[in-house]
Amino acid sequence: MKKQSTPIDESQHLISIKGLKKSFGDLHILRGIDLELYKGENLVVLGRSGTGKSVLIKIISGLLKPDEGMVEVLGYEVDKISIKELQKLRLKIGFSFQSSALYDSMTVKENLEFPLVRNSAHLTKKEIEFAIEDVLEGVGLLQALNQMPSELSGGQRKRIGIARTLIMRPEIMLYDEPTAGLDPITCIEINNLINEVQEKYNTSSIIITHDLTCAKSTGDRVMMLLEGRFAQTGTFEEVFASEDERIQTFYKYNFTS
Ligand SMILES: Nc1ncnc2c1ncn2[C@@H]1O[C@H](COP(=O)(O)OP(=O)(O)OP(=O)(O)O)[C@@H](O)[C@H]1O
Repeated sequence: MKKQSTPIDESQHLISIKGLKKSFGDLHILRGIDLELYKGENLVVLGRSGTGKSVLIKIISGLLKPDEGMVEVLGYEVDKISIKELQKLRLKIGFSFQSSALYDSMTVKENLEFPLVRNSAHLTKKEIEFAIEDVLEGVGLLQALNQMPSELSGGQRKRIGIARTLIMRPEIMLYDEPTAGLDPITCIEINNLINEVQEKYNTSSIIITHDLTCAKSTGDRVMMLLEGRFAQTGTFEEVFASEDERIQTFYKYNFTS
């Protein structure tokens, strides 16, 4: 079970979703989803491949429009605001993608400089340098400052990707399959990093994954997405104490395949 480190404030909702539905033609992917992200928590959305986890993240970030329901992020209904407001809102959200999305032709330092120079033009060169070193230290990779992404391991690239997101000091972090394609030891390191980020940067996060070890070690709360709806919500232990056969099967195959 995850060690509780930061206080979670259930009176503050950073994301609030009610009755969300999304279909693509005859494919009814999300069939009525309710979700609250509380201040300070790591919320894991668990589900098999193709259950609509990425669709959910895209709707939260305004990349896809819901068919029905309300999706409020930091007080804004994402499908009702202008593009300009949406762009401003996205600056408060950090995205950690499956691929680390680094620019291969830039050094680590240049990769980290890029979002700052583009979005925080008022910063001095010294302030930018300080921010870069601070965030690299935060992800334990200060020594990679002048390296190229191609010189880094998959786990290190993932860390730099997270650092590039953190440098904008987001209020919300969205992690899309943070441990996909990593070896078991690197997975543990990334899970620990997600918890360190929660503590150090005071972020509230949604982590979407089908990796039970990741869910168990990072989630303050876990929501199990099954056939377009949340079948169970609670701590990892509470969710898997369920007698729902679909949840038991998911558990069994995760740890025995
Ligand atoms: N823009 C789109 N147009 C049509 N179908 C889509 C679109 N986006 C997603 N889908 C479909 O929605 C379903 C859910 O996709 P999604 O990527 O959200 O799954 P997931 O749970 O994130 O799976 P994985 O773990 O494999 O990434 C899939 O069947 C996918 O083909």
